[in-house]
Amino acid sequence: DRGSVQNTPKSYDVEYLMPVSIGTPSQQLNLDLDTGSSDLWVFSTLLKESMVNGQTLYDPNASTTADKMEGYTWKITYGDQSYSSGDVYIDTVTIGDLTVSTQAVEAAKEVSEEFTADSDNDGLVGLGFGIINTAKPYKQKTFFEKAMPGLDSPVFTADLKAGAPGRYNFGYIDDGAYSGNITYVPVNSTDGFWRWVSPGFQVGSTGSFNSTRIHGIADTGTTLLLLPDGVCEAFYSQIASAEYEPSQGGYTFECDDSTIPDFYFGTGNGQMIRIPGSYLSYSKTDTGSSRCFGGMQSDSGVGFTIWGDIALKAAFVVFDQGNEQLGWAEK
Ligand SMILES: N[C@H]1[C@H](O)[C@@H](Sc2ccccc2)[C@@H]2OC[C@H]1O2
Repeated sequence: DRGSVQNTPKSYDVEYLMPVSIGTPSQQLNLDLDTGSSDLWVFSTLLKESMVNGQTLYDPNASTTADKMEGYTWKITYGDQSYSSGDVYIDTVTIGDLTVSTQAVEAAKEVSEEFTADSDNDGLVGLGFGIINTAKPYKQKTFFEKAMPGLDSPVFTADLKAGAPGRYNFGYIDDGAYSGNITYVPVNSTDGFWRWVSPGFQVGSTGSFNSTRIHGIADTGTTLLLLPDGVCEAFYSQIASAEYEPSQGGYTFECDDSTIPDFYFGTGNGQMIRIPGSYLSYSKTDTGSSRCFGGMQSDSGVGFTIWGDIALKAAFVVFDQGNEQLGWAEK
């Protein structure tokens, strides 16, 4: 079996949403595929009105295939301190013509203000590893783990684009979606993340390669690229107007600074992925400001490197759960 669904970026590529059908008759919600967590949760009719702001609500009572898991609850807190919690139902879920008939659908009864404010986002599909699913008394499998046994190949792929729709594919690799070869690197799933080691980085096409191992996770749900301080300093030292501005919470530079270099990260076997300098200018710091917030920021607040959308949209990425490895290719 296999599936394929379009993903669509919100403004500034802050997040990527995909249509998901839940229940019978089907209820279509726009969800954020998040390889940095492992709960499939949705805005639901169980929420207080004050927590809803335009989102589409899953109504388990309107689904003839929904079964409430009595006594089960879930509660998740994300890296950015946003959170959500609620009850657990089993229902049918279809993403890109791929159906899981008995998926744990976590219906929200409470969401933090960041989710309420994000009116286009109806919830998350966590495609990390099920070991970190938050359902109690027993954790639940991710959508991919439920689908995997029936797939042609135990992989899903992420093809995120800058300011344009891309695709998530399940169960196969579209050889037309990338150029050159796919370099595979081992994944350590102990903490439930797609954690891998980059052999190093290079700033600019004429820069030297810095062989320094960077331990981090591939996270489709994180917008920016969060790297060790030393790597950030090496990058921003090449931008004439760059400064670290604590008041803005990170590195900024003049939006019209023409010296923003490309950033390359190693994936193994001598392969590097090139992130164009244009991807590394995120947004104006304030309306009317001449300064822009960098797409690369320090990972010191998080404790480990996060290869978020700014890095992922420069590549075709294979999340190979069957072999616990990540595949990277240029495109
Ligand atoms: N894996 C990521 C996750 O998807 C988001 S949750 C989220 C919060 C508000 C709006 C949209 C999504 C959060 O930021 C980084 C890390 O935690």
